[in-house]
Amino acid sequence: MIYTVTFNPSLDYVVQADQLIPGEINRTTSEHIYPGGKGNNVSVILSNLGLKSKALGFKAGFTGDVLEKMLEEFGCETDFIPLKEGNSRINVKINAGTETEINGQGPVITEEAIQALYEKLDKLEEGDVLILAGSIPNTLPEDIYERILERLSGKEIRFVVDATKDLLLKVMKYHPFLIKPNNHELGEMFNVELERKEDIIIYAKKLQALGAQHVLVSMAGDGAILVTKDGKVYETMPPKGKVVNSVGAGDSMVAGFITGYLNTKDMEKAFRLGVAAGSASAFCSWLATRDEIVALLGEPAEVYHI
Ligand SMILES: Nc1ncnc2c1ncn2[C@@H]1O[C@H](COP(=O)(O)OP(=O)(O)OP(=O)(O)O)[C@@H](O)[C@H]1O
Ligand SMILES: O=P(O)(O)OC[C@@]1(O)O[C@H](CO)[C@@H](O)[C@@H]1O
Repeated sequence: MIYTVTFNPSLDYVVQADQLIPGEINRTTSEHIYPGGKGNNVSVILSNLGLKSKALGFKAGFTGDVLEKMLEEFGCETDFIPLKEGNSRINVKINAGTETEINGQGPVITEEAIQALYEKLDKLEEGDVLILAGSIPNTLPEDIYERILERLSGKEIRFVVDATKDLLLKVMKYHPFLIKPNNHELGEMFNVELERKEDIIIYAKKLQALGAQHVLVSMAGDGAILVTKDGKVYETMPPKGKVVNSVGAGDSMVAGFITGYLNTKDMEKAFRLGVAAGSASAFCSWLATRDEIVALLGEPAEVYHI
């Protein structure tokens, strides 16, 4: 089974507007509400590509109920822990020529709720895939991902971690199967600016030296680079298209990669499906459908068993 964990899920309020002027009343041209949070987005794309997963995490208040219901309508199984106080956050995404995001703080996660999550995670078995993605509210310790991996490290579970800075650095010693920083996040971890592909490969390898198995570095419109455990490097530019809303492109890439890997066990195919899924989501108003992803593959869907 594939499990995703989102500590701080959201409802994403995605609006299009002709312009955004600070300090003025701005009017939208369209608006939509979607279930959000990085792990949840991964679950949605996995479902679109035909893989079952269970979305874990915390939900609170009426927004939590709505996001859970919406995820289920999108075909995702959920098993969220209800928090007694607060509301799951509403993150605002404004597409007005440029993309502006306002992400909420989210509810306080109690020690009791964390223990409840641990109990669910303790049931994972050999062969399962655990995808930890997204930020954690600042009321939680920065080593929470590390604690989870430490707890599960004796089992043959594939860990996928999409997080930033310390959250990510601290899990390297548990040999995550896949990590997916973007080039800015990779640079931040080492206090450098990374734009050149040669440098990105050098720093991806540094993360491998710290313990990561496969490192997938996304570079938005400049494509992606994969450095595999056995030292192979794949790089590609993304397919061409018009960006509508790139929120969730990285999560789609993770889901596409994992689907490609689990279906074919071929790293290059996993990489290609990851890039197609990321770009397909960037080119549509929310997360891409299977058909939108297949349209960018340039190969028959059967090659990827999707
Ligand atoms: N402007 C774009 N044009 C084409 N493809 C894109 C664009 N932006 C993103 N993508 C695709 O999605 C992948 C992931 O994008 P990106 O690097 O922005 O991830 P990210 O920073 O993790 O995004 P997010 O946190 O918003 O999900 C890219 O490698 C690329 O394949
Ligand atoms: O605040 P975080 O956890 O870093 O990011 C949350 C978020 O921006 O990430 C997803 C896109 O990747 C959105 O669905 C969601 O609103």
